[in-house]
Amino acid sequence: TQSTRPQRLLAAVHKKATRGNPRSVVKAIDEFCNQNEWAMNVGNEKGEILDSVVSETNPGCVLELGTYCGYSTVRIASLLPPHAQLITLEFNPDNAAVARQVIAWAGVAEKVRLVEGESGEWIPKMKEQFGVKTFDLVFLDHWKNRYLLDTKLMEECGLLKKGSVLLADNVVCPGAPDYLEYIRNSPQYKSQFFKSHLEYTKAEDGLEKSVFLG
Ligand SMILES: O=C(NCCCOCn1ccc2cnccc21)c1cc(-c2ccc(F)cc2)cc(O)c1O
Ligand SMILES: [Mg+2]
Repeated sequence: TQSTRPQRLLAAVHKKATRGNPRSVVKAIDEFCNQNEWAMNVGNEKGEILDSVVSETNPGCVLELGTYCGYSTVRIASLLPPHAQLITLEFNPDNAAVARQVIAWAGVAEKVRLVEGESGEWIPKMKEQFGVKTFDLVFLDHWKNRYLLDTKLMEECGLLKKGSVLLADNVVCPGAPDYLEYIRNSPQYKSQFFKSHLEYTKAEDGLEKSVFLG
């Protein structure tokens, strides 16, 4: 039977990356996507911006919406302080299965909780199911038409506190216009746009970093 792109990406990780070395996993995926097949990982250019935001936030509790194959999960987890936790949500079970193996190969599994399901269902359960108080950092990388809905849902569920950071991928391509409109005009957020490019291409894209002011 025919393999899927995530399965071919995982094969490249097993072949080229060193078990327990997150940076080698990130490098292997970027090489695969540059040389073999495009895939919707955040990529290295936007990934370096992600790394700098994670490092400066020094988060104890992170939520990632949109695991895909675990590329950004591994980037984030490899920068977390000891005992910090990353909860990552993936809707597609086949992608989740690949992501679990990428995360394990990178050696960051003990920092990561991968949950299979939809943001609208799981965000309201974060406190009761996982003992989350608030998120210090949220990386939005799932359905672009759910960025705004889920941000409002996180506000309503009391999952954001003064200083919580939202970092949204793809605010130019594919774009999240309603999210940008809301977050840039809301007095409750201080936003900053990081211009970049769509992963593995020359197309314009960027990340929007927004600090919740409480
Ligand atoms: O679509 C994208 N990502 C989202 C995947 C589904 O996510 C579904 N999903 C994952 C958790 C989750 C939780 N709740 C609901 C849905 C949930 C996405 C797309 C592109 C892209 C850019 C140009 C193109 F020509 C084609 C594609 C680039 C990206 O960087 C992306 O991130
Ligand atoms: Mg993305």
